[in-house]
Amino acid sequence: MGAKAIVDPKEPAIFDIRNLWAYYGEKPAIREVTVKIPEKKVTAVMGPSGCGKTTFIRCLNRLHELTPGARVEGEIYLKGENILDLDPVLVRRRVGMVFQRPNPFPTMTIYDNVLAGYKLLGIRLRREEADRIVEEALRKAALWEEVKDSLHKRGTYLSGGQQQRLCIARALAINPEVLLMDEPTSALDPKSTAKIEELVVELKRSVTIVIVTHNIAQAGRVSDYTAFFYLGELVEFGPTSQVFTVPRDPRTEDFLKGKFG
Ligand SMILES: Nc1ncnc2c1ncn2[C@@H]1O[C@H](COP(=O)(O)OP(=O)(O)OP(=O)(O)O)[C@@H](O)[C@H]1O
Repeated sequence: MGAKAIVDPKEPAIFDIRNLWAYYGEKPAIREVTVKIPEKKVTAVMGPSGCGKTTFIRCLNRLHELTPGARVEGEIYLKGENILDLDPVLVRRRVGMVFQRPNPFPTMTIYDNVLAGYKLLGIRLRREEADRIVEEALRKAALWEEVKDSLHKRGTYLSGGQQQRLCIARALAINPEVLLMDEPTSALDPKSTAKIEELVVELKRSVTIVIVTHNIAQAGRVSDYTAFFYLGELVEFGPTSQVFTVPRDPRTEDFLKGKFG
């Protein structure tokens, strides 16, 4: 194993990850990852298919361990607290997630979808407070103007791109510190993709974003930092401008040139 090209961010780190290993049964999918993720920045997670991108971000909100036979070793400090020692439900409240395919709850209205996190946590809200949270979250997700007159229609009545923004609103409604996004535009058309990309850049004022993407151009457009994985190892981490123009690891360079397909 050669020296890894890991550059510490100059900004304060929200996650300080040390010697992280993630397994499916006996097979490691993430190997000895040590990295700091900067706060209120967008970090893109890239690498060839099957290199562990999804597994890595699922470790950051304790979803990985929900897969039967899966386990995690190492330390993942979120603002100084090792999340592996915390209640997973509280971790997921602080670290929200948006998935590849928009997955609003099909039987719920737009309004109730936004508040679903509170329902799951058993938190009851007064009507005015609920209204305020719904409006704020939909505004943050750049969806308010499009849905303010149809809040009591089902979430599935929206277009794919709108449904994905609804899922972002649902994740933001509980005020997470970090938003994990797993290829959030892979199921969307170019116009909806552009909207989500704009939103990602806007959101980093208030939340740290870690986004898995296959799309090199997208990572270039939205991210401040890039983490490049190869066969479960983090082989390079640094400012996107540097990783894209002068990659330090030949495997990153090959990937950026399209050699891995
Ligand atoms: N539920 C599972 N059980 C067993 N192995 C798994 C499981 N999920 C993923 N893996 C394996 O772990 C490795 C990493 O997978 P992961 O999905 O994290 O990669 P990825 O980089 O996100 O891939 P892709 O770009 O194709 O989505 C792969 O070898 C994959 O086959």
